[in-house]
Amino acid sequence: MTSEPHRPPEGPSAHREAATLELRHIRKQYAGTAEPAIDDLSLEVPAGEICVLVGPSGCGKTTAMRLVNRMIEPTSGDILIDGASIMDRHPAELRREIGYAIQQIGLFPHQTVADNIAVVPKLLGWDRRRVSARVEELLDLIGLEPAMAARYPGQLSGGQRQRVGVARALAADPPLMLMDEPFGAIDPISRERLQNEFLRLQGEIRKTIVFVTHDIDEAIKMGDRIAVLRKGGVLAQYATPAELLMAPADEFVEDFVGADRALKRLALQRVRDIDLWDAPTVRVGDPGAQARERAAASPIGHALLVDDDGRPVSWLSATDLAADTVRPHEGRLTTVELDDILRDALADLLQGQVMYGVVTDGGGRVAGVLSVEVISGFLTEQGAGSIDEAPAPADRAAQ
Ligand SMILES: Nc1ncnc2c1ncn2[C@@H]1O[C@H](COP(=O)(O)OP(=O)(O)OP(=O)(O)O)[C@@H](O)[C@H]1O
Repeated sequence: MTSEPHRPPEGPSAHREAATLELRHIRKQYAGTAEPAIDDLSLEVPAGEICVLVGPSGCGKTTAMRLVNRMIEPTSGDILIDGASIMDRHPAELRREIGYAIQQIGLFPHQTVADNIAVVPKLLGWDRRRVSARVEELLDLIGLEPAMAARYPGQLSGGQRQRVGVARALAADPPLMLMDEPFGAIDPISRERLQNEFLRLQGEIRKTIVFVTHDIDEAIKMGDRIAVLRKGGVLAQYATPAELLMAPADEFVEDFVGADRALKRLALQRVRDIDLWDAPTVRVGDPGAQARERAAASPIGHALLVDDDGRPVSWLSATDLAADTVRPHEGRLTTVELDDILRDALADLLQGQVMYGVVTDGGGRVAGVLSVEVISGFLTEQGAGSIDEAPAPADRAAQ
């Protein structure tokens, strides 16, 4: 071993495995209060997953999270990381191994971005070269120019500061991250971008993450699993976003999830997940009679003209197909992609004021037809369906 006990085999980051987290019968009663903030909470978070704690104000989300890095101590119960009790750990040492990102990120205003990111690696005694390589790596990971390293927090936008906060939490490559409303103070547009970026990042780093929010839409988007808490830290439901939307455990969860849960389900599915209609494709030069037959047999009543590569060109009505052979034609089409999430695809159809969208694959070739009718049938079916058919918490980075 060298003088640097933490040096990984290669590269500046440690690439540690994600940790499992388990809360066992946690109770927390603050001094001088009549009721416990958390009465008896048990929860397991599998390694590499994002567990979102969500619930109304005062239900104990922040308390639950702060118990994990021993910023506060439980009245009773135990918390285990990778099967080992955190009560046996020195709190300061434990905290260095747990990334922590909060709403008011608390960057040090008189330190540069680089120094802010480097706080924990320096505490861990990394040498200068390794620290600066890690800072560079993280800036790249969070999408900030290397030149930003020399700036001060006051010279950054809110969204950039938030990214630096996330980078700082990730600096020592912790196996577990705690994020308390990390995007809470950001305007809705930047917030959505940060959420997407973070999901993409998580696709690469696969940390175990406890994420607190009071926003159910954010919970559905970010969570592999969602823990819905009610007052006293009572776990009303612990489930995947799809399960939560399809089968809320009780009225409290149903109310919390919201009346538009059918629409929210659309955010969990991609166009490729549902049964598309066959596209009645025809090409220039095809016999007119055959093309008219195809159009008549399709529920759309039109044929779809495609080019030699199978890319969509135009819808053709019976009138357009009146000739002996299919003629070149130009028209307006609304296309969606197989990888689009259903919510966005529906928005495209509504915006295009069309009932049908041509679905294309990655190469722009026709893969089928998506109709508003199919989407609404899908929603009804799903509403009546069992949660066994719930989709896996698929990669949501593209949302
Ligand atoms: N230091 C404290 N001393 C006494 N009571 C506290 C303390 N911190 C939190 N509480 C109480 O514990 C309960 C849970 O608070 P907590 O902050 O964990 O809830 P929360 O779900 O994170 O709320 P919010 O969404 O408003 O942040 C509340 O009733 C709160 O008033």
